Amino acid sequence: MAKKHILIVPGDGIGQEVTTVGKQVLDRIAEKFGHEFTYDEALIGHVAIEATGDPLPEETLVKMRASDAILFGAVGHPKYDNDPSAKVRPEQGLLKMRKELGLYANLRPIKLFDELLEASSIKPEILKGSDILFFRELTGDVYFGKRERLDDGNTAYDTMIYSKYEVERIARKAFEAARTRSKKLMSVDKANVLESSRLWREVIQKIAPEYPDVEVEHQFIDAAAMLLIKDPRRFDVVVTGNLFGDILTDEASQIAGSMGMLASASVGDSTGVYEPIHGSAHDITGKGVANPLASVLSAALLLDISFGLKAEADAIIAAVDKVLKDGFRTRDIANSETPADKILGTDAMGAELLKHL
Ligand SMILES: NC(=O)C1=CN([C@@H]2O[C@H](COP(=O)(O)OP(=O)(O)OC[C@H]3O[C@@H](n4cnc5c(N)ncnc54)[C@H](O)[C@@H]3O)[C@@H](O)[C@H]2O)C=CC1
Ligand SMILES: CC(C)CC(=O)C(=O)O
Ligand SMILES: [Mg+2]
Repeated sequence: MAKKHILIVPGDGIGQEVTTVGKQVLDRIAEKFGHEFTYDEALIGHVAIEATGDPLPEETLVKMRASDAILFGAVGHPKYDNDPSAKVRPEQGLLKMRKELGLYANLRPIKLFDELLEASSIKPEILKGSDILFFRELTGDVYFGKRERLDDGNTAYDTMIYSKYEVERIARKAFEAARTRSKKLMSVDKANVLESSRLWREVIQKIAPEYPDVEVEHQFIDAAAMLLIKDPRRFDVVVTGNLFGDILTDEASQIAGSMGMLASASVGDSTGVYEPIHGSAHDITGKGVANPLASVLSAALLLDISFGLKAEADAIIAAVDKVLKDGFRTRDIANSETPADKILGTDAMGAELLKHL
């Protein structure tokens, strides 16, 4: 029996809607497997700015540090997206959380459920059998480098910056993972142009001999973006920087069928944060149509990685598989042949899942 304290941080937009389902699933797992999970909730992003003026209030950080794991939703609000001059922004809360908790490794599994082969815009024969694990570096790069406006606001710069130790620690995680999979690692950079990428490649080349059983391939980000759609099965474990990983994994969501299907684990020095790769999705917020499966699959990663509860995580994945096999879809993964009575909203999809847990 595991006794654990989980912090739910829904954030903004559909973050609120999908973490409700993620928590229901954790509750059901605790009941079914005899664990004791206690919960607390905390503010981040736009809702935190509204309540306190700060996108990551100190109270939230304290609760984060005191928890065994965190189920996170998303941040973001159109008010800031359309106002480039806003100084305080929801996304600052997310970046600060990652830095403060030392969450330098963001694991993004691209898991394609067989039933969703037709949900992708990529041909099924190209897709079938795709299974990728991205290691996106999460606390460095251009998101954390110096940025500034110059010339009375007419010029701006952001700094893409990496130190060797930052590359080495994420690379080692990726090499270790490659050892447990097909022993292939692709490192993605832009070393033909960027000095920070040349440092990235140098570090990968330096530590590669320590993993002689792992075959390393280097790709430039532009070619990798193309190959991902042309031949997704060529990819297995991928390690890349913060910006390239952010972009490539949104692209990779089309392999899994939708942004609403991709979970992630942000881990490193302290409490792990488990979060969908998607954002707060203003276009569907409040409509009750968001796909909750990315949050549900994030809950599965939480159980597996932070609590070592593999059977429980597998039970969640099996339940997702079952509802998809039964033909149920949220709007984002439905197609023109999906019967209307099989297209479910967020809560109904959650209820259907719970029947199999
Ligand atoms: N981790 C985070 O908190 C992230 C926050 N953001 C923020 O989110 C806001 C919206 O950004 P966007 O560029 O629109 O990215 P987004 O990921 O929120 O949405 C992109 C598209 O995918 C769809 N989508 C996303 N999640 C879905 C789900 N669960 N079910 C069904 N459809 C889903 C949306 O409807 C939209 O059409 C912005 O303020 C942005 O800064 C963006 C990405 C990550
Ligand atoms: C808002 C960004 C900083 C976050 C993002 O797009 C992501 O983590 O995928
Ligand atoms: Mg992103």
